[in-house]
Amino acid sequence: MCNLSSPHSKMSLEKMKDLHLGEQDLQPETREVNGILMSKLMSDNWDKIWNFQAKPDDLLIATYAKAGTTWTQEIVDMIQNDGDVQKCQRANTYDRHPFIEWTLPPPLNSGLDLANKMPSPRTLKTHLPVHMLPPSFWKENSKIIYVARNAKDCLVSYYYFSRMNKMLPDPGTLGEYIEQFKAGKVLWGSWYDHVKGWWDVKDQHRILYLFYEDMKEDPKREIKKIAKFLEKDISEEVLNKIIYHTSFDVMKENPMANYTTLPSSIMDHSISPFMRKGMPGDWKNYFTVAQSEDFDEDYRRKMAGSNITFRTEI
Ligand SMILES: Nc1ncnc2c1ncn2[C@@H]1O[C@H](COP(=O)(O)O)[C@@H](OP(=O)(O)O)[C@H]1O
Ligand SMILES: O=[N+]([O-])c1ccc(OS(=O)(=O)O)cc1
Repeated sequence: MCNLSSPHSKMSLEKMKDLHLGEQDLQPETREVNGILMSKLMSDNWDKIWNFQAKPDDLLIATYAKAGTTWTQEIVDMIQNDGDVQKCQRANTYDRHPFIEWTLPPPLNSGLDLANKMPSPRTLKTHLPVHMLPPSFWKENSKIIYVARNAKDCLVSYYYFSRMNKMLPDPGTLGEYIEQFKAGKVLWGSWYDHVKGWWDVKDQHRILYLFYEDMKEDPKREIKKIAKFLEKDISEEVLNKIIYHTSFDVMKENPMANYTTLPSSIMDHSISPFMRKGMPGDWKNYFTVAQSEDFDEDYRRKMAGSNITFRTEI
């Protein structure tokens, strides 16, 4: 993991507090790139992101924000390390798996810096919609795991995350946020276009398309699917270890997976913990009946013509 050992080395994210940045420095100005809302820092860095050089042995974990990225990262890391928990504790989630488009003010490490420094084989993370993925991933035929989660749970999770993460725009009230989400005016754009866009290309590339609700319903089945996709044989014993180590309750207590090593000026877990509920159907505790009906009507319009189906509870 990166540290401050040399004056030229870039800093890891958890060192941000040492820069004495105030909240106003973190709360991002936003800007659209190809109609997709991004932080200004990401949009300024867009040419470099677009030209990122993927490699054939890269594995990319692609998701819409809050769809279960971190969970999938932990499962993948455990599979790749044959269930060795110690090895998976080597660094924070965000240093183990560079988040390619995530751009921070220098001297902090941006996702591209981390990715370019990382020896192969690399596992990378992105929230980019399919048409914005750097083309080298297609050219190099890198494997991609896409995870989708139902819109209402994604929305509630994203809302609480936007409240606690000072690097994301202030979401306002839940009612206001529902409108922003429906309009796709949140970072990384429209949930509807994201899940449909990746769904439409899944059979044309090496893409494993998974659902959060399936992972929750039967983690063993879904972990086996991931292992098969990664061409890894895992014993029943290792499989059970992975199920345990990547369960919500265990990950919630794992500082290398729960983002608690970041200063509270970045993520304030007292507002809402990163590992919040992990429960399909939790949206029912937040949407009013009227909000839900209105959301569903708009949803049907936006998803018409797609054969993708989601479960909003299990
Ligand atoms: N092991 C696990 N099992 C189930 N859900 C998990 C999980 N680890 C993280 N999550 C949930 O995944 C969401 C975060 O997604 P991401 O990693 O893409 O940002 C949060 O959802 P909630 O806010 O609904 O609890 C978080 O609690
Ligand atoms: O660690 N970060 O910089 C970070 C982590 C998560 C994140 O958002 S998320 O949608 O990927 O959870 C944004 C920034």
